[in-house]
Amino acid sequence: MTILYNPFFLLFITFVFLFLFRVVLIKTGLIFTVKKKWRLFEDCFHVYQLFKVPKFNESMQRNQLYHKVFVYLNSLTSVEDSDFTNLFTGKKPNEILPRLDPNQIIEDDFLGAKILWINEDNNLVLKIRKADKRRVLRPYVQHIHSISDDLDEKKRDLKLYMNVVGHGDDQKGRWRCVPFTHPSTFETIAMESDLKNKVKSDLESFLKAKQYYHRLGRVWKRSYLLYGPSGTGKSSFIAALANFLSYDVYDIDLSKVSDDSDLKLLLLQSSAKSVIVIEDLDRYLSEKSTAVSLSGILNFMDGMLTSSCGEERVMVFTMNGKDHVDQAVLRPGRIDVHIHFPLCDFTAFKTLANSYLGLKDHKLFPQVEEIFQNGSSLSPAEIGELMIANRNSPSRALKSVIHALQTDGDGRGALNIGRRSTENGPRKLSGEMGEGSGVFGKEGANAVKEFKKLYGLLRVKSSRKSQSFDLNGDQKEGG
Ligand SMILES: Nc1ncnc2c1ncn2[C@@H]1O[C@H](COP(=O)(O)OP(=O)(O)OP(=O)(O)O)[C@@H](O)[C@H]1O
Ligand SMILES: [Mg+2]
Repeated sequence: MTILYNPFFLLFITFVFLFLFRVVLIKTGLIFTVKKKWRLFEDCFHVYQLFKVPKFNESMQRNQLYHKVFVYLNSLTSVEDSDFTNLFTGKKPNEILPRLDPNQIIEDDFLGAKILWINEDNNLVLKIRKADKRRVLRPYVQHIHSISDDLDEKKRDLKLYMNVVGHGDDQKGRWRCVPFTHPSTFETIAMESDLKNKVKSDLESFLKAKQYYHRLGRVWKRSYLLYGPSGTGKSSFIAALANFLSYDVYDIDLSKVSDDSDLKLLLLQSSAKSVIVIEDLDRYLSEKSTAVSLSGILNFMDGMLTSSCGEERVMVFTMNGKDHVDQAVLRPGRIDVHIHFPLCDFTAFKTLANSYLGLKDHKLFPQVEEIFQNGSSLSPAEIGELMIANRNSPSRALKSVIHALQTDGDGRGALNIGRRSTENGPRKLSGEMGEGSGVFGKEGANAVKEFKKLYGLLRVKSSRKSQSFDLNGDQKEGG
C-alpha cells in the first residue's frame, strides 16, 4: 500500500490519466466542445470590437472590400475546419471547393491576434479584441488585399452575369451569374486581320489609359457599337473581347429592366473590369419594347454614375443596322468605336474554311471566289453551319456552300440585305446537310428575289465594304 503514497507513482498515474483523457477528447471529438467552451470563457475577460463590411455601399454600389474579404476567407483552411460549410465542385476533376455559408463563423490568426469573421446576409463582420485592434487591423486589411489580389489574378474564372426581374423593393442582387466559358477568341473570328489588330491595340491602349482618362475628368470606359446582319459574329466578338481582356460579362436584357433608375442600379451593381453588353439595342429603341426611356439609355451609356469609382468598363452595344437609330445614341463619346460586321466575303470564307475544315486551298476555291465576286453572300454563321455539317468531306462542304450561295445567297452580299433574322424570318437550315445539298429554307431566298425585283437586279460587284473601324477621335486619347 505504501506504493500509493510514492510521489513518483502518483506523478506517473496523473500522466497516464491526462494522456488517456486527451486521447478520449481527441478521439471522440470532445476536444472541439472543450475549445469552444474555453473560448466563451476567455471572451468574458476581453472587450471585442466589431467591424461590418457590407456588400453594397449606401448608394448601392458593390463594396470592393467585401469581395476581397470573401475571396480571402474562402481561401483559408479554417473554412474547411469550421462546423459547417458549403462544398462545390471545382474546375479540375475531383476538385472540391469549400465556400462560406451564411452565418458561418471563420477563425483567423494574424500577428498573434485571433480574428473572427461572421458571414451575415450581405455583410461580413470582423470581430477583433480591442486590445489587438490598433496593432493589427490596418496591416490585416492590407494583408487581405494582397492575398485576394493574388488569388484573383491566379484563378480568374470569368463570369457571365444576367439581369433578372426584380421583386418588390428588393432590388439587391439583381444579377445572376454563371461561369463564362465561351471559347471564342479573336483568332477564331473571321474578320480582317488589320481590323482585328486595330481592335486589340485599341483595347490595350484603353487598359493603360487610366491616368489619362482621370486627368481629363472622364469616366474610364470605352464603348463599342457592333452592327451588321444576323449571324455575322457580333456576339462571338463580344465573347472574344471578354476573353482577351479577362473581363466578366454583364449582359443586360432591357426587357427585364423596369425603368431608368433600375438600369442605373444594374450599372452600379456591376463590378470593375467588366464588359457591359446590350444586344439588339436598335430593336429595343424602334419597337419601344423596354420600359427604359431614350434618355435613360443615354445616361447609362455615359456611365455617369460609375465616374466616382473610376473603374474600367467596356460597353458593347449590338445592332443590326444603325440607320434608324437616334444620332444622340451614336455620338462620339457615347460610342467610341463603330465596327461593321458584314456578310461573308471570299477572305472571310477562306478563314472559315481553314478553321472549320482545315483547308488552306482547294480546287473549288476559284469557283467560290467567282460567286462572291458576283455579289452573292451568306452570313458566316450560315456558311459555318454548312461546313460543320459536312466536316468529314471538305469537297462536299464546299459544294454545299456553293449551292447555298447560288440559291439562298444570291445577291445578298451586293445588296446587303437580310439585315436581321427578324426582317426576313430566321434563315433556318433545312433539308439534308450531306451530299452537297445544304439546302436553305426558301423564306430568305424569296425575300432576296423580291428585293431584286424592286431594285431592278442591281448588282454591285463586291462594293460592300468589309468591317469598318471608325474611331471617333477618342482613340487618340486611349494611347
Ligand atoms: N465572323 C465570324 N467568324 C467566325 N464564326 C462566326 C462569325 N460570324 C458568325 N460566326 C459563327 O456563327 C454563329 C453565330 O454567330 P453570332 O451569334 O456571333 O452572330 P450575331 O452577329 O451575334 O448574330 P445575331 O445578330 O443573330 O445575334 C456562331 O456560332 C459563330 O461561331
Ligand atoms: Mg448575337
